[in-house]
Amino acid sequence: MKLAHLTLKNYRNYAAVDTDFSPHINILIGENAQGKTNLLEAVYVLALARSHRTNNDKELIRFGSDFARITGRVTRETGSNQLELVISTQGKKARYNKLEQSKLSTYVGHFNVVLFAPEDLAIVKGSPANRRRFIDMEFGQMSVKYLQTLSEYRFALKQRNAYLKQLKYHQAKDMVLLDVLSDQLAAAGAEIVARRAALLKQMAEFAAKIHTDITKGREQLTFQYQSQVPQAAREDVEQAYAAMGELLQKHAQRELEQGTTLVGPHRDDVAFIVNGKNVANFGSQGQQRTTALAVKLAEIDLMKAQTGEYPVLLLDDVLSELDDDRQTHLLKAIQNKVQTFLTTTSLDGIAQEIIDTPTVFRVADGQLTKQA
Ligand SMILES: Nc1ncnc2c1ncn2[C@@H]1O[C@H](COP(=O)(O)OP(=O)(O)OP(=O)(O)O)[C@@H](O)[C@H]1O
Repeated sequence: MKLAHLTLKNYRNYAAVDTDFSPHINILIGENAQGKTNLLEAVYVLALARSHRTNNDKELIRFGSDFARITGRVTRETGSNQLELVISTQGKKARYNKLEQSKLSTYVGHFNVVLFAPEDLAIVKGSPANRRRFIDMEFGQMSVKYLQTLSEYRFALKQRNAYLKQLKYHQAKDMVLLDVLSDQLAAAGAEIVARRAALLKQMAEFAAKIHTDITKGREQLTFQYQSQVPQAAREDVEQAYAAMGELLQKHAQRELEQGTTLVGPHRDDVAFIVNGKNVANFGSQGQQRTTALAVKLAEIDLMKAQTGEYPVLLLDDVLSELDDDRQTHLLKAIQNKVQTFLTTTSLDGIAQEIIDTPTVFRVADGQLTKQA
């Protein structure tokens, strides 16, 4: 899958962009604060209909404008499609081949990207919420069903929490309604757990291989999916549903006392284990970086396995942070098959193999210029 063409209108510090891209490596070079990350972000937003940097879409609109528009032509083996996202003060509109999509879940997934930015270290080092967000963003791109179930789950959770609060403060008494809400939570929750278990297992296999390669066999990476649903019940939706039901019963009293839902995949986590130890707690900075890189590269393989096509890779200012070995590995992984966009302030310290063939764009003050 490739982004062949991009048009921007009033996106962040870009008044207008209209450009073709190379199907191989595109380097965006420029001083600080010129718009390199903004451009990668625009590509990410085109794919996922949300930014990785902010939850407030209005920030994406150029200062002084009332809307921002991103339009892209994406080529796949099956042909070429147009995606368009318009963000205004009223909200956002997503169009796929000019047809407006009433739900974002039918828009997301037509264009797959993997972004690797310095803040991705948080996937390894940060809180469980960071990892859940990462999992949901990535798996959501691969499956509309996952996204839909996630939104059902969130809705059920919100309703159930509100009702538990009413019960706690004696504003409600009807336990039958709680049972109905619990059942909805268990049904959606079981599907999420089963999907996460299956995809994490597959991703772990890819990541383990990549990690062994990068560390030349010195380190082994495994994933540990941490869910309240017992391991044996995770991969089968029916069993996970039964397990969710049992867990809800077991925690019923505490949930009523606390007025909140204590059971379910909104409390899941995944631990990355290197040579038997959780790398978040015991890994060196270098081991944490290698793990983050292996996880991100595994995502590329997982997307290919799930969707049949390689995603587009967005590397935001990460290359210069990688030593030669890790750069070489990255190169090997993307060579000729994955369209890549990378930002940098300088070509110094970037492996010669990357600089030899790329298409270079200079970014200065919200202007994108292709170098001859
Ligand atoms: N909504 C907006 N409208 C206009 N300009 C904006 C908007 N949001 C951000 N900017 C500007 O974009 C610039 C930052 O661009 P960006 O984050 O892409 O920098 P960069 O080139 O990646 O720099 P660095 O190398 O420091 O990461 C800042 O000057 C900021 O003021």
